Amino acid sequence: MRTSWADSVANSASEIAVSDNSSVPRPTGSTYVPPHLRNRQASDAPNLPGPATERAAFTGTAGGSLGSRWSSGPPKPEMGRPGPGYGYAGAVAVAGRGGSGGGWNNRSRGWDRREREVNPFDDDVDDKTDDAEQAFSEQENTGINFDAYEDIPVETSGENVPPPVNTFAEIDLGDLLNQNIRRCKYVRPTPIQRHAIPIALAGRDLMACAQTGSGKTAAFCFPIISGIMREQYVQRPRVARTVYPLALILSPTRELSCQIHDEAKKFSYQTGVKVVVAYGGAPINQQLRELERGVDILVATPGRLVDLLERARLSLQMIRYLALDEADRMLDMGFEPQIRKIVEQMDMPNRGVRQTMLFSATFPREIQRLASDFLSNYIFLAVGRVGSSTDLIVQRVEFVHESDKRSHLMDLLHAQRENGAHGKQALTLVFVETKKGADSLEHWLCINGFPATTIHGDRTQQERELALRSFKTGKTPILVATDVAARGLDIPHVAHVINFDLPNDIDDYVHRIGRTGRAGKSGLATAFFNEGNLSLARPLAELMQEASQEVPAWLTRYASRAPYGGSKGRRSGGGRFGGRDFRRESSFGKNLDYYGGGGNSGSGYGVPSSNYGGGYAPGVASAWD
Ligand SMILES: Nc1ncnc2c1ncn2[C@@H]1O[C@H](COP(=O)(O)OP(=O)(O)OP(=O)(O)O)[C@@H](O)[C@H]1O
Repeated sequence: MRTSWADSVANSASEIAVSDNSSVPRPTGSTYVPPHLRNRQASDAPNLPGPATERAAFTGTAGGSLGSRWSSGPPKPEMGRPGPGYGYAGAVAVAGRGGSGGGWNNRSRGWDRREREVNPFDDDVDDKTDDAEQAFSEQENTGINFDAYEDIPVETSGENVPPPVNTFAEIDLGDLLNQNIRRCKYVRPTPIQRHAIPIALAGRDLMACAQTGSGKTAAFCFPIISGIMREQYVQRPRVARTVYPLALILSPTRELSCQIHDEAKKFSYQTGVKVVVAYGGAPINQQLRELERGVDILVATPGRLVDLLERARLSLQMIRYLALDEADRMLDMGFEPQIRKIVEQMDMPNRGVRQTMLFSATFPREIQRLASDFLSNYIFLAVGRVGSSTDLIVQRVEFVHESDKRSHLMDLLHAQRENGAHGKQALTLVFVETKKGADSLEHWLCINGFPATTIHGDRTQQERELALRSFKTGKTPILVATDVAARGLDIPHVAHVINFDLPNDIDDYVHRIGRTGRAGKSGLATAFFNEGNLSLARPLAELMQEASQEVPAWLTRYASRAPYGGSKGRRSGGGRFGGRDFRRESSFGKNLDYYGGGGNSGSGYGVPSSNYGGGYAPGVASAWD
């Protein structure tokens, strides 16, 4: 029988209490002691072997037995790869610090981080644990429309794919993390979480694709936090003023990094796992001070990260987990050199040693190929078709000449106001192509009685943050944005996304409209289409059709005439979606032993496309960080 996390904690507590009539914790070999308990006893454990000598070799095989991940072994200069996360009976587990310092609880220098932590939750669940517990076990749904996700086809490929779970209770994430999951009111895992978390906990590399707003952030955060909570023996080098995080989460924009940081802090509240964010445009000294206080998980934008590395204030030598959110964006031409530098040319452990997880709602084939350089024996997971939009979003396309766009927008906004769909509870996000265009439209909206603000790359970080806050709170219920706000941002109450200017790439469209219709809620997206957008006609019509949207006859006509474009190799030249694991579609995979194919492949995905002619011609969008 599997020893549950709670049992382990209880066992360890009682063992501590009875051992030798003293408070010195001893290795039990079979119990896990969570960080907060370890700290309480830490100062009394002077003779425990140092972490380096205790560092056990990882012997588990992905998807393998549920037993110990670690077996005693000689000291290793580098850490082993995170292993299967199920069942920790038999894992070495000891309270306290090693003599020479080391793991996160050493860095806390005796103080309990929990005491300093600001509670990131509005209310505390402690008083309501029983109710929450009940809801948890009954898998009640407290806010997300899970039915909306039930029919989504799931595809996995790769060797020995761990099976999905149905509930959080089935996954041994640890009591403290589970409590935070309850505090977040996550009662059931979303489909991407059901599949991705067991894969990640099994220590496998992962390329995961799931629709916007479907809970990808938690899908990579939970296994990382849980893994770090378990890895108490990691000794980090002590080099003056250099910090050694265990996990790195990269994202393309400052605001998204901040959002992931906020989420990760909630998930890791009172676990002892320290999350820090570093991003450009904000004072570096403040971030350095924060890093010096200790960091387990670093969330960062690539530019600021490189800066920290070059100042030698940060080393990636101890990275065990690397997650790229919006991974296709991180690996397209704008970011790829920087990402390669960070991952391949600094001191980060090689693929196969670290665990790498890539997540996005879109994954063009060409980017998948690039991404495979960073992965080892990975599992490809697609929840919903790669690059599809959720049918929770009602999509409308209107033919609007360039010169009529403003008056058309005004009509829409007036109609919204008349319907009461304007204000705090119904925010409107308007995407434009250029920074100048954003400023000018914002000004025009304001003088016409529609309070608006703007976010784009020419604004200072302070202005950007202020704008986002003002939008979120409904003070200015219209936000005019460039693509800098297209990805990842999770803003409640965005009821309407308007593509005043359509993007050139259909994947960008998918991310933009994905700012509404999140977490099971419905949303509306309106696009202004004209002759300037012909290359988008076909992928747009296909996307809408696939999401069961009404495609206007005029768009179908344009689509049938238009050359195929607007996609970075996501779809085949011939029609229906071909987006899936690129290893299945190309000869690339056939000769490589890492591709095992099969897995627990679901559903009727489209036939693999053979005549890929979309071409990958990524433009570097100036609007990005
Ligand atoms: N299991 C869950 N139960 C309830 N709500 C959830 C659950 N998982 C995530 N959420 C909520 O769903 C919303 C969307 O999650 P998230 O931002 O992680 O989506 P995403 O898939 O990363 O989207 P995008 O592709 O736009 O980045 C968030 O508000 C999050 O708190």
